Amino acid sequence: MPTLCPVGQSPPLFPLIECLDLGRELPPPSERFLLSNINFRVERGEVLGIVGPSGAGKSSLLRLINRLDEPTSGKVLLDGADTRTILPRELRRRIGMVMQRAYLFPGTVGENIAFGPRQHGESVSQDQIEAALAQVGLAGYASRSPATLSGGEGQRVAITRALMNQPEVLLLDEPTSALDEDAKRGIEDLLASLIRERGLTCLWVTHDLAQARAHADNLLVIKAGEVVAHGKPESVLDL
Ligand SMILES: Nc1ncnc2c1ncn2[C@@H]1O[C@H](COP(=O)(O)OP(=O)(O)OP(=O)(O)O)[C@@H](O)[C@H]1O
Repeated sequence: MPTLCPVGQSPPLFPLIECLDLGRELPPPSERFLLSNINFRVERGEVLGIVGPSGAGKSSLLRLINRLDEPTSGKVLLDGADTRTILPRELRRRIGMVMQRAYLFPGTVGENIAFGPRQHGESVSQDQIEAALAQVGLAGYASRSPATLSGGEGQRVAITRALMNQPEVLLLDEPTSALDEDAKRGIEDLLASLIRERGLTCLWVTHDLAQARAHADNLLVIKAGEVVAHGKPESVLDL
């Protein structure tokens, strides 16, 4: 989807995410390149699907983008700024992440959801928590323990928790791959409606090419740590 610009406003100067010659080499004795020469950009409101064989480096790429790992070459720009110049806590607020499985903290579902904003000194009312849960089909779940949730419910909480910070970018690392078919469809539909309603910018790693084709504006194909194709799903997948 192209970046939309309201009439009378200048278009943004920078892509929201840009990777420039990004790479990561493991330290000795391995010295193996997990990723090398990665170059791509993601515009506001774009969903970039990241696909490729197991072990290609897809998760490693997401980890470099939000600085869970550090690059050994190149850089990641967030709205034109090198992410190394952004305080980690600020970066976590601006870039949300949902993993394969929901890693929820002990406590209640409500406390998990309020965690991000409270970290930044913002108060979150019970009504806000209830409203956020209702939007993902979990009305009445605020006082539940995460241990009592199904896999699909846990992912709904993880998605809500990530979105409570109103991140500029959402990283999705195979968010449906640990779920059964029904739960998978539910989470995929939820993500699709959140993307549509909120215009989210996403980098969505998936093994599932049908999922990639259905939800991504563009695809990045990674093999053995390198980008081998980048473009519209129909052109990339029909190669
Ligand atoms: N910290 C690390 N130390 C050693 N090897 C690592 C490290 N992190 C990742 N790897 C290796 O790098 C390669 C890429 O891993 P990564 O998880 O990024 O792949 P992937 O494309 O996401 O795979 P999958 O689709 O199976 O999740 C793998 O061979 C993995 O074992």
